Amino acid sequence: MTRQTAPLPEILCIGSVLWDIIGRSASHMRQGSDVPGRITRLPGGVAMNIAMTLARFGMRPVLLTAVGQDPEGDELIHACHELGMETAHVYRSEDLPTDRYMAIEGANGLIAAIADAHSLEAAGAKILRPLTDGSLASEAAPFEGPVALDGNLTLMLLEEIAASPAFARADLRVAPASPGKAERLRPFLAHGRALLYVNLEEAGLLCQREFDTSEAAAAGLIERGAARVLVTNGNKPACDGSAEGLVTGCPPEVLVTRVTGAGDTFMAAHIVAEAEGCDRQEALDRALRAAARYVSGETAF
Ligand SMILES: Nc1ncnc2c1ncn2[C@@H]1O[C@H](COP(=O)(O)OP(=O)(O)OP(=O)(O)O)[C@@H](O)[C@H]1O
Ligand SMILES: O=c1[nH]cc([C@@H]2O[C@H](CO)[C@@H](O)[C@H]2O)c(=O)[nH]1
Repeated sequence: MTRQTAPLPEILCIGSVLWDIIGRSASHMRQGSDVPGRITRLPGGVAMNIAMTLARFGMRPVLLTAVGQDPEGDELIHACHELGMETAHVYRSEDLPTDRYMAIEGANGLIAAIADAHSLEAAGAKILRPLTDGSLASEAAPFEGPVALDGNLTLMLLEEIAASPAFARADLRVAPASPGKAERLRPFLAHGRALLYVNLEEAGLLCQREFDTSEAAAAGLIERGAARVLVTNGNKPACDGSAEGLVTGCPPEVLVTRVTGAGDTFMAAHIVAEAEGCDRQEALDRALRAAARYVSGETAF
């Protein structure tokens, strides 16, 4: 007898999909250091990192991004496909190179990083064509499922998305790409429907003030017009804020072995928990546990 399996729930992941080039050294580093170490290349970009975690947690991420038709682009598309992502709707540019991110990490943490997402920025609204040309959705039948959107897109395109009928029925969940790009998410404050995932620092940048707790940050963002926000704060309590009130949860205590990626893991686990029908408190607690397990070095949901 063949067993019928339910199709995996689909989620659009919109934003950066690029190659991360990471140089790591066991030495303490400072400006001008020239030290022995390892240099690796792996798929990265915020949208890709979220998609990878969503795929691990049992969803089917559909990527909307720009990738070059260069050999680096072919290899990246192949890697994404192998990781369980739908790549058929990716905009493959003939003339733009595949984007790259480069970071240097020493024993004393991240020394510096440069995100070259120029091709994504130059491609602009072309990456969104499948939402209007009928391949994923159309003007008459806009996309109605979940969307994870990253803040690597230009402010102009993010403003367009916030106002676009193509996203009017979507369950829009937005994450900043880096603290440096946090302010690009401002169009989603007045948006009325989007859910923002931010850490305490990013919440402060969006509200142009400092917050001491995730509760204060969530309340501040709601006051500024956000419909719903999830504010994390490392090992301290995180908060889910909306007009209905604030829900707080505390991450379990763990021994930290890695931190980069904690926010993406939190967001993906939270989306999956809500897709499975968890209420606000349960979804927050599950996401906090998943992200804490991630920073401890374990990865299971
Ligand atoms: N030291 C820690 N102990 C336990 N859980 C942690 C710790 N650091 C992070 N986490 C988990 O990860 C979640 C997100 O962490 P954080 O607020 O640092 O996000 P972030 O700054 O966006 O992360 P990153 O940018 O490093 O991916 C926390 O809410 C928590 O569940
Ligand atoms: O501006 C950006 N900075 C960093 C990232 C990505 O985040 C990860 C590091 O925090 C890494 O995968 C990088 O590509 C990005 O997409 N845009």
